Amino acid sequence: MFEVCNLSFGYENKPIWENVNFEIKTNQLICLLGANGVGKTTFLKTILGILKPIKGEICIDSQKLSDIPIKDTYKKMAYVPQAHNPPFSFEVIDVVLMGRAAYIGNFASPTKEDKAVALEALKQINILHLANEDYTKLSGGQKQLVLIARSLAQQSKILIMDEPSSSLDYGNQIRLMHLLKRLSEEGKIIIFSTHDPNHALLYADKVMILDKSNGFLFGKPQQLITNKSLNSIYNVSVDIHRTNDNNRICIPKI
Ligand SMILES: Nc1ncnc2c1ncn2[C@@H]1O[C@H](COP(=O)(O)OP(=O)(O)OP(=O)(O)O)[C@@H](O)[C@H]1O
Repeated sequence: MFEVCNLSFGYENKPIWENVNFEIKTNQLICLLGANGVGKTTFLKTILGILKPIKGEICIDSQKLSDIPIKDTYKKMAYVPQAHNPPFSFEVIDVVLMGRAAYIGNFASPTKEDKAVALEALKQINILHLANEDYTKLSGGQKQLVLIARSLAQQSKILIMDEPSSSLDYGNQIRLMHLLKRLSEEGKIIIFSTHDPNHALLYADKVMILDKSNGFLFGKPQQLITNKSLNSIYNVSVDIHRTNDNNRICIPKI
């Protein structure tokens, strides 16, 4: 279980958001929406423990995140950051193996099993052919796929992903959404941010919204994603349509 109580977060003790509460009891795919600069990355970094909360608690399986040793945190939660520019050239397989760090002893090398897990993660994302390429020379979308593979290699129950599809082509976006849906059905809690409300409407079990006018909202996409709420978040007019197979999608009004 993943629980956040009375959370205030921001920088230098100045909160961007206050009194955020939610509880995720089981495996679910959760989509985080909000306008540019509203605080999504700050929120994700805070619930990961990368940024210290100004107030409040984050708990995993009833244990405070602040009490969990850092290595154990990496076994429980994996992170796909927005941008990643390492100072040195690494082969793609080595970047993915970094996801195994929590399982490898301080002065030990990755085992055969770690390498097998890393290769399997690359295969799941359809980029096994990039295994021995220089990570720093990949395209933006290819780097994003490698970071997703690294997070899968971490084999954690909770996956936190900051705009994981922002640089992906249309096909890779859809394949990623299908993969996230399947992984959540198989037991993971996945929270991912996106700027496409259709990702929430088509794939998510729940949606989190950071909206300066209406506060922090957490609930079912069918209830929270409406013409009115999208107008409030993004200040644009959209229509929500029902498709033949009974999905809802939003289309901008032209
Ligand atoms: N290190 C920092 N120190 C102080 N303020 C910061 C820092 N990083 C971000 N901010 C500010 O915090 C606010 C929220 O930024 P954040 O990156 O969390 O937004 P976001 O919702 O993820 O935006 P986007 O959709 O554009 O990625 C912004 O006003 C930003 O300027």
